[in-house]
Amino acid sequence: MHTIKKLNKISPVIYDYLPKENYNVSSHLEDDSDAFIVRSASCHEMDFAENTVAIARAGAGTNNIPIDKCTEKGIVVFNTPGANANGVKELVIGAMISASRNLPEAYDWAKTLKGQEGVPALVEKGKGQFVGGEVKGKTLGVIGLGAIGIMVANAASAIGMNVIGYDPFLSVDRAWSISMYTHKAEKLDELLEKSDFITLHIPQNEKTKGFLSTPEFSKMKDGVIVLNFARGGLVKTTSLFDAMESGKVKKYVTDFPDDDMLCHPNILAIPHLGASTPESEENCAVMAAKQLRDFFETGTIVNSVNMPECIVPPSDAVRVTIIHRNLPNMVGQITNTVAKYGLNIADMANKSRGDIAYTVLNLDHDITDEALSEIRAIDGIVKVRVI
Ligand SMILES: NC(=O)C1=CN([C@@H]2O[C@H](COP(=O)(O)OP(=O)(O)OC[C@H]3O[C@@H](n4cnc5c(N)ncnc54)[C@H](O)[C@@H]3O)[C@@H](O)[C@H]2O)C=CC1
Ligand SMILES: O=C(O)CCC(=O)C(=O)O
Repeated sequence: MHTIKKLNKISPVIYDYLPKENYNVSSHLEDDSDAFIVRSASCHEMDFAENTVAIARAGAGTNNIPIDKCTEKGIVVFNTPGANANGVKELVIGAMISASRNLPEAYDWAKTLKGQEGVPALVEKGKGQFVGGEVKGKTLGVIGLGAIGIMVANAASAIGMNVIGYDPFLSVDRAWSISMYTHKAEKLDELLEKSDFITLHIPQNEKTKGFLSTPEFSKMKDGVIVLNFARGGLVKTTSLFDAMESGKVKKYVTDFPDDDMLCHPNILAIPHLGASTPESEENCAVMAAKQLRDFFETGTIVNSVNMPECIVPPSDAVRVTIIHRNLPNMVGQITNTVAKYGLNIADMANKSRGDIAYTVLNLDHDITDEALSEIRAIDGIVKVRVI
């Protein structure tokens, strides 16, 4: 029985993939669970137990997980790339049009007419104050052309916008899905200088914190609308407020408001709803649950943000999975130890990613605790598991 602690509310569809006979999945488990499934809850303060082998992030961003600490401890961190991208895309397009057409202000004003006589006439008389531009023919700058950025770029092209994309790390696979109408900016400045709307779709990490700050705002067009459905820390708040004060930024639309941003007349504060659709929640939950199940049952690793991809088919053999440092002669030491105990390796896989590597052995016979202890004692071995 594997224990999986839920750190957030997760779509119950996970139970279809993690059946009760083999998995105890609950939010009431202790912190020494074999794995965790999480959305936005912070794991940074957690001390992981020796038996914890995986964390599945049912979503894209992993800035709530201490990735380096997990790698050190041999904990595989998964995410669910693209599973909620459509949910975010739809909200970005909706919020962009909402901001351009002054819809939030208009809704609020319409409510003030409640109970007054002649509402239809009052509506016609007052509506002029909410006139807002169409997006067709305007330029949208998309920063980060990953799962979400590409969908936003393509949807914006489809409604007649000119789209400029910026992503120096764009993968070849992703590039195939970008509409031919998206102009690729070589330099961020080009996007900043030409865009009427700018939308952020990059991960938040040490390199991207404060990605938009005073130098970037100063290069933007006057009256630009900036959208942030990626993470709050990507935008330096003091620089943003200066840019709003000067009129450089007309509106800021954010899924990650902090206290200063609530009730600000030119900030559309959304309570992190980008992926809050039944469809996205279900897609993420299914993907996360499948990845955990495959990892527990076969040792397969796909969509990990800290470990190499390794797809190993199910097998009746005794399987030993080993996470270890990516150093010379690690595999040699492992196989010598196995041979010392008279065990034959029927099949094996070995993959690496940076400083870390993963070896999967299929053995013809059961492995003893003594042999496992000797493998664990090899310098550079991080985590050993028998399936
Ligand atoms: N508001 C919400 O509910 C949601 C927010 N997100 C946020 O959106 C982010 C992006 O999500 P996805 O598109 O699914 O991720 P993704 O990994 O598919 O795409 C991220 C893209 O950003 C690019 N990138 C990284 N650093 C960059 C830089 N310095 N300059 C330009 N491009 C850079 C990468 O090359 C990649 O193409 C997530 O990391 C997460 O923080 C994701 C899902 C839901
Ligand atoms: O689970 C959620 O609602 C958060 C989604 C998100 O921010 C992400 O996937 O990065």
